[in-house]
Amino acid sequence: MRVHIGSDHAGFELKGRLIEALRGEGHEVVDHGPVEYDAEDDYPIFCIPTAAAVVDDPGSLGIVVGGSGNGEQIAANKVRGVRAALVYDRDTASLGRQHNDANVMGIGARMHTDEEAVELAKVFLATPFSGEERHARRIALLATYEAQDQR
Ligand SMILES: O=C(CO)[C@H](O)[C@H](O)COP(=O)(O)O
Repeated sequence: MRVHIGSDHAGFELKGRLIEALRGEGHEVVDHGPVEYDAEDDYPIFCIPTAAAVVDDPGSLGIVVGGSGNGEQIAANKVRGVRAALVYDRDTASLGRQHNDANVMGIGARMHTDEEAVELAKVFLATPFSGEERHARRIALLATYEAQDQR
């Protein structure tokens, strides 16, 4: 699977670890930056293009990494067509895919060991959307709102 990944400074080191681990699993990982550590950088600069790349690349998934993952998830969700889930344990990783068909996961590098974060990313990437009608119906309602909202 192709995986788009981006971070800010707080997620920079974990981003590198995720890229290495996921490439080792056979995923094609596209790094949307940052390319070097800058303690003053801003997560929207990297997380919005990461999320947009997922929308432009059907079938791919995305990972945005920060300190908590909150701002990174918020940034990703500003992109039309993105459903970004904040992943903080195995259940939120799997349910984000099964129930929400999340196409991006946010994760906080300050919340987990690297090993935990890699495991959560693997769960997210390996879990399919259930396709159940009630979940598809709710996602369609979100898409309808997103298409109509002019604010
Ligand atoms: O998690 C984040 C956003 O939700 C950021 O990574 C975090 O706010 C960065 O903090 P600082 O600039 O103090 O290193």
